[in-house]
Amino acid sequence: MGAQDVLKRKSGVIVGDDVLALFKHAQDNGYAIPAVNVTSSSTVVATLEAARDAKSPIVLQTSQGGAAYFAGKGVDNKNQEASIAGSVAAAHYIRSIAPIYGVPVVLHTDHCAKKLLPWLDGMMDADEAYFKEHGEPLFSSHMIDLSEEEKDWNIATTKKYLERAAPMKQWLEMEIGITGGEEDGVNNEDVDNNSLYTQPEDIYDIYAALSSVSPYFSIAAGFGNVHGVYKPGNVKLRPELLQKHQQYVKEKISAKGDKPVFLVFHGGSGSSVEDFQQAISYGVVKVNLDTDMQWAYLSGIRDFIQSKHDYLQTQVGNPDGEDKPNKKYYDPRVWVREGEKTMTKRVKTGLEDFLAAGKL
Ligand SMILES: O=C(CO)COP(=O)(O)O
Ligand SMILES: O=C[C@H](O)COP(=O)(O)O
Ligand SMILES: [Zn+2]
Ligand SMILES: [Zn+2]
Repeated sequence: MGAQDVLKRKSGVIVGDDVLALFKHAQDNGYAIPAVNVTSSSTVVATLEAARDAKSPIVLQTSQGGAAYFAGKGVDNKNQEASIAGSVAAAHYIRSIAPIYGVPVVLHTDHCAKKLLPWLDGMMDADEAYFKEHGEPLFSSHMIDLSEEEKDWNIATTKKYLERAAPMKQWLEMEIGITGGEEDGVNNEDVDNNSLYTQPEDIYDIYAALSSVSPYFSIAAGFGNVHGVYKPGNVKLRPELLQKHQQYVKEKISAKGDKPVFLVFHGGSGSSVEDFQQAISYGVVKVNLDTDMQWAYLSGIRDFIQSKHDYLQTQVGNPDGEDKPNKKYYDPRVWVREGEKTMTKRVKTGLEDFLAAGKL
């Protein structure tokens, strides 16, 4: 049975029980869905094209900074107004365009540390307004990331947000254990190594608190994950910890299945296929990919600009003749498209690595 067989809405942005059914389908069928950070209509369509061609579901997410970029870098963001407007604009754009790609799309937002909570509040205001009109939230899901705060406060505050999301059947991803590297402009490059590895007891405490509110949640548990791409050997992932988390929760709640928790893998760029697939076998249903996508998007544009150098120096005149116009080389639909093509290719690799290709 393919993913679309378990969904009420087969393509476009999915919400509520469909999101739960999709992640369950991924867990039961041993694959994870790539979550790609998008910052523009161009990166949205590059990602959707890959999902369509590979016949896979996909997660599109905006970070707080990505959302502000969607609104325009020239807009003031003191009170998160650009991030709120940008993510809401991205959501409406993605909702409009996704159905013509024929794949189910989870519309998500990334991280959100304590100091950025006004961003999440603003988006949830938009969700509730949309819910009043359409009976569903604007976004399929959000992430809240209080992993740098004290554990009890993280869990209690996350629970409050889940209580707000639950009447809309909206999904909430949370983080415990810190992801290294950088996110939301916060530098976690020198955090204590132990905080990169979450303990099973923490996972159970989260499970117990959140499952009393709603089943629509997932946990980004640290197992050495780091944002960004580094010299080989500098990042040591321990996906086997995820199996320990699942076993611990299973025993505590006497669950029938081996994977009672939906897990999320952050910092996917630069990781090995072995680590991905091991993590997926322990119940990871979503893998975040950003840095490798930025690199892929640049590659196509860089190669085009370099190989067409002599066609890009003047509006008129190139190696084919001094009166030849260069419009068909400098039109952004030509050179930006080259970045989309290389990004699409990288998303397809992710879909294959995470065993999501062909799962519709
Ligand atoms: O985790 C991520 C976004 O939340 C992405 O991490 P990478 O940039 O390492 O792929
Ligand atoms: O958190 C990780 C993502 O890569 C988002 O990054 P960003 O804050 O630079 O947009
Ligand atoms: Zn984090
Ligand atoms: Zn992340």
